[in-house]
Amino acid sequence: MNSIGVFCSASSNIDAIYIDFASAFGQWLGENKKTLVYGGVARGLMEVIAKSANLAGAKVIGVVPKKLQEHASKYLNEKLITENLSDRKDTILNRSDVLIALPGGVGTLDEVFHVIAGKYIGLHNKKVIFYNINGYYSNLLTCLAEYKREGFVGSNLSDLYEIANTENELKMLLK
Ligand SMILES: Nc1ncnc2c1ncn2[C@@H]1O[C@H](COP(=O)(O)O)[C@@H](O)[C@H]1O
Repeated sequence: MNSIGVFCSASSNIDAIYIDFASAFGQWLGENKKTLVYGGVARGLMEVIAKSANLAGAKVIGVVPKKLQEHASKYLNEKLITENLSDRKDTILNRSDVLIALPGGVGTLDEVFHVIAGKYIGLHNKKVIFYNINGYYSNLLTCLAEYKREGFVGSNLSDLYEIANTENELKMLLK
């Protein structure tokens, strides 16, 4: 898996633990000559991971809606301009071998559920990973297990997404 699609927070007003993990992951992407595919805007965790990945030698592809072009990161090796947020999600999906959700808010949730919903109906079969840094996604994952128990999710959850609770678990899933 060489092209790693990442969804993550546009906020900087977050605990340092999230910044440290995102930075370490970006560095690992660079050291392992991976390609990062992500939202491309110089904000929050997105900029943290793009900077560390770029400086460590990764190729960084930013997928930027045309309305946000002026906010594009300076750490991009390639910039793909999309019409809007919807085709941005499909572009990130199409250009990635695997999709990872780092901690984020409604934008990240929209993106990761877009790719999970696509997998649910068989539009793609790419690996989707929640990177559960600091247990950030634990409550959400508990909710999803409840929805499955109640019969609202037809597939096994493990067929839809995987969970990495540590950096090592994430690296194992990316092998
Ligand atoms: N202001 C934004 N600029 C670029 N990309 C954004 C922005 N807001 C959301 N996004 C996309 O959604 C997530 C981050 O959203 P959060 O609500 O902070 O989780 C990120 O992956 C962007 O692709």
